[in-house]
Amino acid sequence: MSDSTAKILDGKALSKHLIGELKERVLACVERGVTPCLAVVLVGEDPASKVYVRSKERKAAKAGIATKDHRMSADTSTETLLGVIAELNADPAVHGILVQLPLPEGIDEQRVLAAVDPAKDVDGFHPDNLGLLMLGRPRFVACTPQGCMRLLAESGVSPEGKRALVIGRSTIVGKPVAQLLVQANATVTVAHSRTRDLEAEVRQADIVVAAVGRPEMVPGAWIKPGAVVIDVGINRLEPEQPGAKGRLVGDVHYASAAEQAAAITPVPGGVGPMTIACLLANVVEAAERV
Ligand SMILES: Nc1nc(=O)c2c([nH]1)NC[C@@H]1CN(c3ccc(C(=O)N[C@@H](CCC(=O)O)C(=O)O)cc3)C=[N+]21
Ligand SMILES: [Mg+2]
Repeated sequence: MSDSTAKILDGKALSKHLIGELKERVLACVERGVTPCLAVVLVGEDPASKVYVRSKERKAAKAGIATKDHRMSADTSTETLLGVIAELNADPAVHGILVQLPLPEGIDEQRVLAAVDPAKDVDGFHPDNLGLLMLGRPRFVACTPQGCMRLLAESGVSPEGKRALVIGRSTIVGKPVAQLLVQANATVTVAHSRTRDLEAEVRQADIVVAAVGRPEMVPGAWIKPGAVVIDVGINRLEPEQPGAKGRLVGDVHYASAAEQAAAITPVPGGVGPMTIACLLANVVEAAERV
């Protein structure tokens, strides 16, 4: 029962719409003398991180959100980084703080994330914010999980009573998105590298959220007809010609999955842009609370 009529969940279009909607809220803040401002801390030279940071700054500008860059060398110590975060915590002009992950080897990531003022933690990675999510009283919810839920809502399929499979158990995507799905009354399974029979899990799932970071690891043939597929993976394949740019693919084989699914997110243009839109929404929310 495959008819290749999957609805494409267009994260690029939806994110543009959401960012457009933020403009009014930003203006209302500005009228009160508060310009929403996101501080971005980028340590080291990870090329993917640089691309992401640039894209986020462009979109922030579109919404009227100010950004403040802190680039630091890869050999920065945990103590130095903690000092910068203390300054940003104390700066009343800064409403949101994003510490770009991954941090270079040798920096104590947990200590750094816990040092961010929870009221400025627009990534939702602080233990307080993760705890509030677990309690069902979320304050800042991590941006990629939020983006996944918005795209799922776009599918028109209610999670209530459905079998949802989350592939991946990271703190920044897998665990929080599983929690959001539970709170939306789905029956949730979390699969990971030690899962014995992933295919059997995928075949049962009405909703698949793939967040492992392995190119096209889920073949379309595994997808249950009529399922909703949310693909978080953004994997760059090796370029076919030297010097060329490799193609971006998700964790799911898109073309074959689109033949089974009722709705699917593309890569690029799916979850990625939504992550940025949700980040900016969190910054505006933080500024509105001032
Ligand atoms: N503290 C922190 N918070 C993050 O949210 C965070 C992070 N660290 N570290 C890195 C990951 C990755 N991430 C992306 C967001 C958008 C796109 C995105 O918009 N991607 C485009 C394609 C971009 C391209 O062409 O390379 C798309 O999917 O259409 C990608 C990746 C946020 N992350
Ligand atoms: Mg179909």
